Amino acid sequence: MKSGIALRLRGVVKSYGERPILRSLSLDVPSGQFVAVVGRSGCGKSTLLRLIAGLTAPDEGAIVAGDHRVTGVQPDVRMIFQEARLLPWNDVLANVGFGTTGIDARARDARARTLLEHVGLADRAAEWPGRLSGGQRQRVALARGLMSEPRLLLLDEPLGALDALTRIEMQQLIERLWREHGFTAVLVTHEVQEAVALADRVIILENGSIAADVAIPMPRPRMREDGAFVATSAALLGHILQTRPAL
Ligand SMILES: Nc1ncnc2c1ncn2[C@@H]1O[C@H](COP(=O)(O)OP(=O)(O)OP(=O)(O)O)[C@@H](O)[C@H]1O
Repeated sequence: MKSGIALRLRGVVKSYGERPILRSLSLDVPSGQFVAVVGRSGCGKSTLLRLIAGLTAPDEGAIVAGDHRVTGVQPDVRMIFQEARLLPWNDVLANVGFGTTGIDARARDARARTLLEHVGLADRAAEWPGRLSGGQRQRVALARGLMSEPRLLLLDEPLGALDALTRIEMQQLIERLWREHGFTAVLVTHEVQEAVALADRVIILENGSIAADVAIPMPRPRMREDGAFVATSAALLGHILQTRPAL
């Protein structure tokens, strides 16, 4: 198993036109840590992830993932989106293996099957994506995201479109994959309970700056009905409500 890589942001500035989105943001994420990013709509969460993924470039500052300065998309870093983005004309197995380079077809399919087992979909390898539920499609997206053995996984509200029960089951799956695969994780979520369930540490963004950086030292697995869980979630939500709305 490869281990996660550390992430370092220094003085990252990003604007769209005249509008500042991120303002001199600095952040250190140690190897293997699970970080959640929360904050009001429009505060810059997705922009932050896109910068880390190398999908867009900062105006100023530096982003370093492992030993490399991020200047574009790299195989060590993968991103999972709210929509699974599967190819409808490929079956599940081909979707998981899609875009994998550097290994022959047999090894690619074997790895894809292993990952489908990890996400509980081994028996759906020959299925068309259109016949899967939303939660199953996100499982396929997770398996595909793990094909290149990423050492940093970026999750942009991956469970936002799922019902509450599926969402909790998927959180448990993500936690297990994180433990077993050992990647560093940065999760953007609108749900404070999701952040508390999964993260070692929660960053609250306010208008493109870090308003709070909160350690979540609770033992795992975390139970939502525990007093500490409820109190931590309420405190985080209270903190977010105190932040200013995005400009
Ligand atoms: N490509 C773009 N061009 C112009 N403006 C953009 C672009 N992408 C994002 N923005 C703007 O940047 C701001 C931050 O957007 P971002 O998606 O990062 O916020 P967010 O915190 O993820 O929001 P939400 O929680 O609603 O998803 C918003 O005002 C948005 O309109």
